[in-house]
Amino acid sequence: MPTSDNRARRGHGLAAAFGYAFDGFAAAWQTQPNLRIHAVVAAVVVAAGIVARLPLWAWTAIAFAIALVVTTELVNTAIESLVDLASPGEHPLARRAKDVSAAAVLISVLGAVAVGLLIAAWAAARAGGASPGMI
Ligand SMILES: Nc1ncnc2c1ncn2[C@@H]1O[C@H](COP(=O)(O)OP(=O)(O)OP(=O)(O)O)[C@@H](O)[C@H]1O
Repeated sequence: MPTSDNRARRGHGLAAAFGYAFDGFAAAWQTQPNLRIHAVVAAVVVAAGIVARLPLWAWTAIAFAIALVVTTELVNTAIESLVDLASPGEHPLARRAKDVSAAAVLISVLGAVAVGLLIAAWAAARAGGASPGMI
């Protein structure tokens, strides 16, 4: 590894592992506009949830949805980097790796949208006075 690499400065251990993870997140944040878009959407959803006074179960689903989208975006970023390193030229397997990785992000986003819509429908029904048995 290059001597300028952070690993040479931090060494091993829990604190070092957190440092490397933070470096990875910072790199993804700087290079991936989609990650920043996910963060803005997540902030809007959290703000709306606070205003709507969502119950604990809804926050649990939202937390998992946000974590899943961010995680798939980070893994997608890592796979893109590895593919670019291993296959700088065009290759069908490189294309497949990137496309499958992008599909994982898409599926997680669709799942998060579904969670958001279901919670919004539940909140609307609650505001409309629906009985507990209906929702
Ligand atoms: N080495 C390659 N060989 C074949 N096809 C590739 C290769 N690199 C990229 N592609 C194709 O081009 C598409 C876009 O590639 P790119 O590297 O820009 O990914 P991206 O998902 O747009 O990345 P980013 O999220 O950083 O914008 C890929 O999904 C894939 O279909």
